[in-house]
Amino acid sequence: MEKICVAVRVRPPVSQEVSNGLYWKVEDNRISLHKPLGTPISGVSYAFDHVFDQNCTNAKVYELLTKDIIRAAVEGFNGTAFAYGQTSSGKTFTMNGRENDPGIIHLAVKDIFQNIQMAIDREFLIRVSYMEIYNEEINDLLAPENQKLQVHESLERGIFVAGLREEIVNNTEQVIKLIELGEVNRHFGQTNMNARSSRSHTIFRMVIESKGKDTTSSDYSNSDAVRVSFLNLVDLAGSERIAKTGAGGVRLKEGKHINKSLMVLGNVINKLSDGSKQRGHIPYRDSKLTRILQPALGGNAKTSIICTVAPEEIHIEETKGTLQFASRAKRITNCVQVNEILTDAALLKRQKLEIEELRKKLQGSRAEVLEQEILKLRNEMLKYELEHEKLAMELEEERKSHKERDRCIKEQQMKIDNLSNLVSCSEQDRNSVQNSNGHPFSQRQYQSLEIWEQSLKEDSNDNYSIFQGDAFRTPCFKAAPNTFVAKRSDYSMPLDTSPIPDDFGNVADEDLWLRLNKGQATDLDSLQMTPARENHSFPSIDASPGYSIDYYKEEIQKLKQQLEHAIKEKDELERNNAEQLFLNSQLLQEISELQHESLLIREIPPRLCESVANCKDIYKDVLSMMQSFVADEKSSTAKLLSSTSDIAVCLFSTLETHFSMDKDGCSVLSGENSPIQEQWKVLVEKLKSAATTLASLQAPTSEHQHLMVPVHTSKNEGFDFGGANASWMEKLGHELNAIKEKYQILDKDFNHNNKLLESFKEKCHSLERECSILKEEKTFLVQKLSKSSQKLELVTDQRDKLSKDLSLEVQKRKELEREITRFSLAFARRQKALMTFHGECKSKIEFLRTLSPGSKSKTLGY
Ligand SMILES: Nc1ncnc2c1ncn2[C@@H]1O[C@H](COP(=O)(O)OP(=O)(O)OP(=O)(O)O)[C@@H](O)[C@H]1O
Repeated sequence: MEKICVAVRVRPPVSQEVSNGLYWKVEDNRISLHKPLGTPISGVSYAFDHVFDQNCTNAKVYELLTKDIIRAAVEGFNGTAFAYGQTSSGKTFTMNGRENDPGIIHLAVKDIFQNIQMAIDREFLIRVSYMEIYNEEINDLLAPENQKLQVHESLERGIFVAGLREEIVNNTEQVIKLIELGEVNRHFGQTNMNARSSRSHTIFRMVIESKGKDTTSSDYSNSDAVRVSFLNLVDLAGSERIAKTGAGGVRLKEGKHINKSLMVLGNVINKLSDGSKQRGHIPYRDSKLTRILQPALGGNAKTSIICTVAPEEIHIEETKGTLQFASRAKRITNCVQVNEILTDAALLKRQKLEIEELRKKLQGSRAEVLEQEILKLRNEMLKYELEHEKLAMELEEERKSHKERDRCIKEQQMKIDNLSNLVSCSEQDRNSVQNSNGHPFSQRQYQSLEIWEQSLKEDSNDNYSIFQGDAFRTPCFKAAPNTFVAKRSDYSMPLDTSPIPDDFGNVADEDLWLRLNKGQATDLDSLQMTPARENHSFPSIDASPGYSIDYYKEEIQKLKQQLEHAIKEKDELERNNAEQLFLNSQLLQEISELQHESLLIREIPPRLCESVANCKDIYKDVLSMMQSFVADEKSSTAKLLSSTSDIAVCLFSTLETHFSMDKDGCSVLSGENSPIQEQWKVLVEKLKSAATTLASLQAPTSEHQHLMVPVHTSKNEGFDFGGANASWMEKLGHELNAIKEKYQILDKDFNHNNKLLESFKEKCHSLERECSILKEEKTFLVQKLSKSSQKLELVTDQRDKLSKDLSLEVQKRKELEREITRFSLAFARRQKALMTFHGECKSKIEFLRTLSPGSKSKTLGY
């Protein structure tokens, strides 16, 4: 199995856009989104096999991403490279390149012919085709008259496009000319995003057939086999937002088809990235593109995807979409095998050689033949004796290892039980963790995991070691069975004299062994694609998936790392939590203080209301008294008093409303220059002038000569009285002074309240700020919590998977045991047959020895 290789390429910016300063940063094989001051935005960072920045050349992309695929294609492996991305992100630039920077297709073609020249022991036949999928119809780009071609599938050819022209080519130049011809017929169009936008998906295909040159070789197993590989180089049309491309009419129709087929491609990738177990039906048939690319997506092909992205801020959403597509594609695995076809000629040749060998045996003198036969039989006998001893030893060892395995399986069973307990506990704890502190594992679970890992380690050192030097390994190990099979196949050659019983052949049979060995298993997809072909694993890749102890160790290591990471996160969360609690307690304290203050403040307005009412009463008394001094109602003094009265009424009503509003909690805070204060000042001034006027009017003449008007003195800020009827005047003066004092008190209260309200307001603001900070922190913490619970789920899933794998492993072991039993039976039978054969040989030799040379042929009856 082999993962798809996925790379991302960022093209240089093409427009001077209006930006907020967000930008994509490329570091090694990672691409991440950053804020203007360089802070990375969390959750928008992706890693791939390669990430190419805007300065990267096509040659470098080819070297790192496609060169291996091309080499493998020449060796007989299917290969596919395709470019995926938003419109105008640089797909065509990457695949086709430009004059001074040739693209992947040109570089690949050149490389193929260079590789062919180096493979001197093989001869090649190369065929080239070039097609496009335009509005969900397949057109031949090398023969424009071939339109609306159909996709078919047959046992012989696998999935193929019927009626597509294939040109046989011998060199790079021929291919380049064909590509140029195809480019002329390709659909391009102008959009707002790209002056030359590809309106179709194009597939440039090379079929590489090769055969060994040495046809006289006696190794008739492979020399005549023909290798056929398909290389697809695909330039997809770009996904586009109709609003951005400004597409209408034909372009709109094209855009819809493009988006639809890319959506199907995305669905296929999604399904494939789910992993083989959950994957279910893969909707390859939903579009022509996915149907044609089927072998490249989860099938028999080495595949690489280059995802191109635009760096501009306006394309951030599209770029994120492409990166998510790439991330999913990274999870896909393909099963790559070389495609070989055993031709009729090769089979014929094999049979001819066998007949030739038999004929040779019949030729020559009979005596010589007999001598040779005796020698051969002796050698074989010795060989069988040796083999016999070795097998007896192996059987003994096998019995021992069998016992050992029994023990291991029991232990494994116990561990699986432990694991299931662990997983169910983890599930419970996770629920409780989500309610409390975000801890992904309890201490107990962690310890269980440690114990489990430790015991697996011990297993790997002790128990599993018996498999390592053992010829009967589990199907995960390949080396020994191959040598074993090779040894067996020697014996099966001279069929007429073979001592091996028929039913033993079932056990040592190569096919059966291959079936037992996962690494050599034939892939069903490839059977459909290449009938009557022998499939061999790609040599550089270990095809056995992880049921070995190393696999479990690796998995445990990963789990442990995740666990440590989760614990770190949990610690951090706990720290944050403690800080939050501290902040919370502080806040609570401040809030209670503020509540106390606000209670006090709330008491002020009613008190003020009362004061205002008192003042109003006093004022009314004073005014009526003043008015009583004025004889003429039309005099200026009377007018002054009445206007004063108006202002006072107005002032008192304003004050009443103001304080009653305060009382209701909807106060509008007054400043130094509030209208109330202004009115108050005016009133005071008017009262003073009225008093002065009255004094000046009353003092010399009036009917109220006995009255002395209070005079404002700068000394004591009060009023002075003199003259007759002093006691009454004194009383009046006292009252006026009392009013003045009350006014001053009120004024002070008023100012004090204003200050209190101001500070209250400030505190409110700071509380609001703190609240919003707390809210942000809370959201951040909630996000973190949900992330770590997701991780926990992942870890639990992985553990489930592991336990499933373990149970699979146990099943496999059981199967292996059954095989061993069968083998032991077969071995016993074989031993018996060997003994018989041994006896026969001995008697034959004895018999031959007793014969005199003259009577040999007669006695033997030849
Ligand atoms: N790596 C690069 N270096 C320089 N120029 C580039 C690069 N990638 C793309 N461009 C330029 O950007 C423009 C758009 O590129 P291109 O046509 O390859 O995009 P596309 O993804 O194929 O678009 P569409 O899907 O619409 O066909 C072209 O002018 C191309 O020359």
